[in-house]
Amino acid sequence: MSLGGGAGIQADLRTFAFHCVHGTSAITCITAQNTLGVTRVDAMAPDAVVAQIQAVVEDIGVDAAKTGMLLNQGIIAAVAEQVGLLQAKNQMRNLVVDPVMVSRTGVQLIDGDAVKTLCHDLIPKAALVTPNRYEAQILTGLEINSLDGMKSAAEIIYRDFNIAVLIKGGGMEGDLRGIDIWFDGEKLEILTTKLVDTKNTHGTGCTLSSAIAANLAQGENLFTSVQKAKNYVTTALKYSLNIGAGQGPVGHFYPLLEEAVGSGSIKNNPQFSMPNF
Ligand SMILES: Nc1ncnc2c1ncn2[C@@H]1O[C@H](COP(=O)(O)OP(=O)(O)O)[C@@H](O)[C@H]1O
Ligand SMILES: Cc1ncc(COP(=O)(O)O)c(N)n1
Repeated sequence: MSLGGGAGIQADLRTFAFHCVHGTSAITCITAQNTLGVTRVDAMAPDAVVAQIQAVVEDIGVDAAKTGMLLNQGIIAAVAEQVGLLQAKNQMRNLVVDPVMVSRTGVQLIDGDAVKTLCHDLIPKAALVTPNRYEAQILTGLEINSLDGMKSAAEIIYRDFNIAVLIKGGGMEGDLRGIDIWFDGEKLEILTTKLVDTKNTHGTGCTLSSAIAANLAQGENLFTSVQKAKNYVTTALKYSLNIGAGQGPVGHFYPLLEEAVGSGSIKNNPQFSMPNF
């Protein structure tokens, strides 16, 4: 959970709402965070995380799920155990693991033991894993500086975990920034997009993985879910918010912003990027 509102569960819930699915959450930690970075993290006890998952599953049910910042080995192990138990009862389908391990600036957020548990216990239970450049480097041991490097990483991750993988290129340089690689053991696809030239990219990874989960919940297949989610995050980036002194968040509800500005009910505020106005 991120209290600046741009990433984590707050971005996830906005994304779910935009896609007209009912989002629920299990909070693993509270970050003191803004557009400049994270200044403090307070972890939940693993059994408190498990209780949240059980409360949702036992009453409401889950059509698709995503994980984000799981923070430490105890929480990752507890979540992985729950996922295993629920999958055995067919109560947890369509799991997307966004393996939040490294910030966009390359700073590692979780320790080595936590990475091991994530790899060993959780990622293999997912339908899809969505590492960014630096997370893909940790998962493969490769240094990724090129399209070929991204492709090799996707193939290694598929081989090691036997699940589909999407390597996100927001952290790549030059022409590769914003290009993602999909591999599911059969099809290797380069998902291109027109680079959105903005510094306001806070929450792109969270937004992408929750949009994929939302599409899966609505019955789309995995690859179509990824394609649609990629289009969504690209447009949300075009309407990102220039707030705070660092990287502002993406504009999750861009059609509402367009409508409100178009109808004159709000002024075209310079804090909104408004590509069509
Ligand atoms: N400036 C950009 N222009 C277009 N797409 C971008 C840009 N920055 C990030 N993306 C896209 O946002 C999604 C999230 O990727 P990324 O930012 O690498 O993840 P993370 O937030 O986990 O580091 C990917 O689809 C990536 O290609
Ligand atoms: C609580 C939390 N979870 C995840 C992220 C990653 O954010 P991004 O989507 O920008 O990679 C974050 N900054 N904070």
